[in-house]
Amino acid sequence: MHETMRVNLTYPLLKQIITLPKVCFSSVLRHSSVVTDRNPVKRKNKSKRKLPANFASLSWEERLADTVTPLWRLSYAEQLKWKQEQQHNILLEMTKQLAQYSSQDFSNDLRFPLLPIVPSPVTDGYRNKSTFSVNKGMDGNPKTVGFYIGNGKMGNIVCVRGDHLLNMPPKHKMVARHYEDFIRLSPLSPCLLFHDGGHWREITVRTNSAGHTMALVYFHPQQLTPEEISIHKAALVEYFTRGPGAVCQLDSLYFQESSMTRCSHEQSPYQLLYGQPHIFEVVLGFKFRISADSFFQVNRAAAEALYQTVAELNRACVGGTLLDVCCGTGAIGISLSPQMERVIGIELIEQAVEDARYNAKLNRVDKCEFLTGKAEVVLPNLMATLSSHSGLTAVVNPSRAGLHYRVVRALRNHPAIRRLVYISCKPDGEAMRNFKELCCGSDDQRKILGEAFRPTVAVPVDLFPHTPHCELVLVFER
Ligand SMILES: C[S@@+](CC[C@H](N)C(=O)[O-])C[C@H]1O[C@@H](n2cnc3c(N)ncnc32)[C@H](O)[C@@H]1O
Repeated sequence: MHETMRVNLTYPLLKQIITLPKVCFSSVLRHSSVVTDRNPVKRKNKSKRKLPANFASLSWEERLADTVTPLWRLSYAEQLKWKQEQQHNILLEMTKQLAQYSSQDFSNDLRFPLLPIVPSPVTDGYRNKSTFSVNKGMDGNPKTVGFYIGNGKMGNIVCVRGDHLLNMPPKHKMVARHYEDFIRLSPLSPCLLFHDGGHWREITVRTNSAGHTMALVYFHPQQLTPEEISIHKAALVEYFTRGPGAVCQLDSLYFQESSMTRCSHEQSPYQLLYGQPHIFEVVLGFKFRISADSFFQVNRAAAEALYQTVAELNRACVGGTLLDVCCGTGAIGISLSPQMERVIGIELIEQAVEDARYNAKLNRVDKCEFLTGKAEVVLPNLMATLSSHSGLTAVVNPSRAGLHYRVVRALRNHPAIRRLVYISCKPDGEAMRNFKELCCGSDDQRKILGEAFRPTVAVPVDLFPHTPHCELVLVFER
């Protein structure tokens, strides 16, 4: 199927992709409300979205591939070239913006090296986590499991199976197919739009390199009683243990009753219906426990390359204290721990912090501590307790929302931090605000008083082949 899709490419579109990357991809990416987010209704309906000229003539599978993995028509070498140029453009834009906000001399050219993009060791089927939606398929069947194109407000959602997507491993496809089969057999209706009722929602599939599989089924309880729900949970277990779904060999099956688009474990517990409570992964020789609610990089092999890159860039700070801000399961702090004297991780999600603490013990690392809470609340108090004279460095790896300015302020106002590594999967988004906060002149009103940072080196690392995304590792020093 992958080969067929590669061969079927329409040359003019390929040319567009190579010569007009920004225009082409922004339109391809914006036309749909798909894919990684959980809820169609929550997405904004941008009525002026532009569609690529030939979009309507493409098959649904091609439209989906163009939305989720828009670089799929390019060779991997071409993808890397394209991403390198994109990152260069983003950094040029950053440099321009910093020039407006800073008294430092930022010219219109990059004054620091942008190193060659680090490729992903694996390009196909690399995802270890996929979330599939339930919605109306191409044939109108409302119990179709895949990724949707269109949006709820416009009423033009079409859910397309993701079997042909190049970044999707076979096991994820298999579980999605069986979940579709299960909900089609179920008397309960699917929850397509939150206000329209229905029960069966997304399924998330997590796998690891040892071949273990965890599935998490999201379910809207609507008016059902706990007793009624338990009948459907039992049917789900039966299907995946003794029914046709047994072929998926799930190691864990979780169930979350969620009446909101996204609930944490604390808001609505992940109920283990059967199997192992956790999945484990090995990165750079360290073993990591990952709970249902915890973040883990979706491409294990490329995550190793990312953490190795960070370790290289952090070498100048060997021996001091490392702040791992937005630490998830502790992957960065623990993998960098051999070169540090002390590691302090901060993370919002409780399950992830429990994992991080467990992971430190599991790997016999006793110099790590992990704090639960919003970094903007935890870090300002923590900074006051850290000496101004000893070596202190920070690696920050926030989600797309970037860091709260109080986090940047706390880091910037601590004189011991001379070097900070910022990892961003969307450097042209909210992270750009943080770059300005790190590098701007003193701001009495916002109490940003510490010496300004400046970017000194950038390294893109490709964690997401076939998509336009990559991680940017950016070092700031002062
Ligand atoms: C991109 S992940 C990085 C995780 C980790 N560094 C890794 O490489 O696996 C971002 C993490 O930030 C956490 N997070 C989001 N907002 C936060 C906040 N305000 N304070 C602390 N952590 C936050 C998320 O729960 C998530 O685990």
